Order: sequence, then structure tokens, then C-alpha cells
Amino acid sequence: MIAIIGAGKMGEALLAGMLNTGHDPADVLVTEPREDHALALRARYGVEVVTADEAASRAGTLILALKPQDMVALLDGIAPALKADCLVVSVAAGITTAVLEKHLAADIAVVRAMPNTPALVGLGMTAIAAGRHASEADLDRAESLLRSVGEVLRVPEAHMDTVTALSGTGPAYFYFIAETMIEAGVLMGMPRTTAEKLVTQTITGSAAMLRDSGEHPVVLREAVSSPGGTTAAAVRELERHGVRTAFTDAIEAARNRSRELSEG
Ligand SMILES: NC(=O)C1=CN([C@@H]2O[C@H](COP(=O)(O)OP(=O)(O)OC[C@H]3O[C@@H](n4cnc5c(N)ncnc54)[C@H](O)[C@@H]3O)[C@@H](O)[C@H]2O)C=CC1
Ligand SMILES: O=C(O)[C@@H]1CCC=N1
Repeated sequence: MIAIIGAGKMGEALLAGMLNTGHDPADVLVTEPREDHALALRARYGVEVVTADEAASRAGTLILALKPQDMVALLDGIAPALKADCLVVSVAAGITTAVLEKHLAADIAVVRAMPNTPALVGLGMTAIAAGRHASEADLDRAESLLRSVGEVLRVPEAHMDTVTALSGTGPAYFYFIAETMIEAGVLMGMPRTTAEKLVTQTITGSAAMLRDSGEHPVVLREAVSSPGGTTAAAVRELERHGVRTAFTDAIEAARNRSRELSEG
């Protein structure tokens, strides 16, 4: 039995992704304190909604998808109910395996995971790192569960805050760029629906080329840049406005915030 505690944006994306790829709703429990949302989840996915204690006592695999700030109180609450052989997978930004082990049980198997919301459409990117008592078999179990919603990479836990800044937070950077490009089209008088179509397909096609061509992004960008042309003019403006530095600083700020979240 798999239980998900906290079915907000990320927990629901994992739930929907898992069910879309063949998991049986009868094998999934959900804990969600917002009553109306809990009812909607039951109606939408056919899963059983239970208390956190019940989820902990019945789950073979427990996925924790509540906010980092709510995590310690939840861990302390469920610790006595948890099965000794339960695998605990936390997707919370910044919460280390040491914190999970300290508040659950010293010898519990925990895996720290960082997914992203494209899990909802089966194109998620998740990185995982093992706690002190998670065996290779536990990592395999976490990986096969998360592979149902996209790709999975194993990383040393020391990289998890950077993972959070790159792939966990990453979809927001692309939505920010998409939003900005659409508004620029509208500013220049284009109908919004036309701008949305042009931008969405451009981002989708560019992402597919990046994934499938094996080329470095600089090479792909050079192929768009005709001598004396429009792309070179646009890129000069991006550099003049420090967009490269702004992105680097933004990613570093996300990494630093992830580190802070483990401090409570
Ligand atoms: N949103 C994203 O793109 C990603 C989020 N995460 C992580 O996922 C976790 C959840 O983030 P979001 O889904 O964005 O937040 P959210 O606020 O949408 O979801 C949190 C959910 O937890 C529920 N909750 C609160 N207290 C609870 C409790 N005591 N027991 C059970 N459920 C409780 C809330 O009602 C809510 O539905 C965070 O730890 C975040 O770091 C990780 C990767 C990506
Ligand atoms: O914004 C956040 O804190 C979460 C973690 C990664 C993406 N969203």
C-alpha cells in the first residue's frame, strides 16, 4: 500500500501521474486536511482518504508531500504508528534525511526525493538520495515508483539543494519566460491566442530539440543566429540587461532557500 501525506500541487501531481500510469487506486491512500479538497480527490481519483496516523500504520511506502515548515510536527505525530519496514519518501525541499530519521526512528529507511510538477504529464524529473538505512533495494523501490511519472536520477544528498533549484523549481523559470514572451507579443498588437500558440509550440519544439539532438544549447542557439540578423540583435539586449546573471543569481537564491528550509 502506498500512502501520500499532503495532496497539494506536488502530492496531487504524483498521485495523478501514478494513477495515469497504471497504479490501482485501491492501493493508494491519501491524507489531506482540507476537507473540500479531500472530497474532490476521492471523487476524482477513487482513492481512500484517511488520517495521517492511519496512512502511517497501513503504508508499505509513505510519500511525504507537505510543506517543509509542517514536516517536523507531522513526523513527530506519525512516528509511533509507522510500520518498522515502511519506506519513507519525502519530496519536501530542504528537509534532510537526517531530520527525517531523527523525528521518525533512528533505523527507518528514508529516501529524499525532489520531483517536479511535469510529473503530472509523465515528464517529471526526480532526483533521489538515500538516508543512512535505505538499502539499494529501497532506492530501487523509490525509483520504480517515481519512474512512473518521469525520469529518475540518483545523486549524492549534498547535491539535493541544487537539484531543488534547477529541476524542482525549474518549470517556473520556463513559465516565467513563456509569460514574458506572450505579453511581448500582446504589447506589439498580436491577439493573445496567437501569441500563446506561437510561444507554446516554440518552447515545446526547442525543448524536444535540446533533449533529442544531443547538442549543447549554445550550438542550437548559434543555428538560430543568422549573421546580422534578428537573433543576434535580441541576444545582445538579453546580455545588456544581465539576464544571464539574473538567472544564475535566481538559481543560487533558490538553492540557498532550500538550505534554509532544513533549519526550520
Ligand atoms: N510544487 C512543486 O513544484 C514542488 C513541491 N515540492 C515539495 O512538495 C511539498 C508540497 O508543496 P506544494 O504541493 O507546492 O504545496 P501545497 O501547499 O500545494 O501542498 C501542501 C499540502 O499539504 C497539506 N497539508 C498541510 N498540513 C498537512 C498535514 N499535517 N498532514 C497532511 N497534509 C497536510 C495541505 O493541505 C496541502 O494540500 C513541499 O515540501 C515542496 O517543497 C517538491 C518539488 C516540486
Ligand atoms: O517553491 C518551492 O519551495 C517548491 C520546491 C521546488 C519547487 N517548488
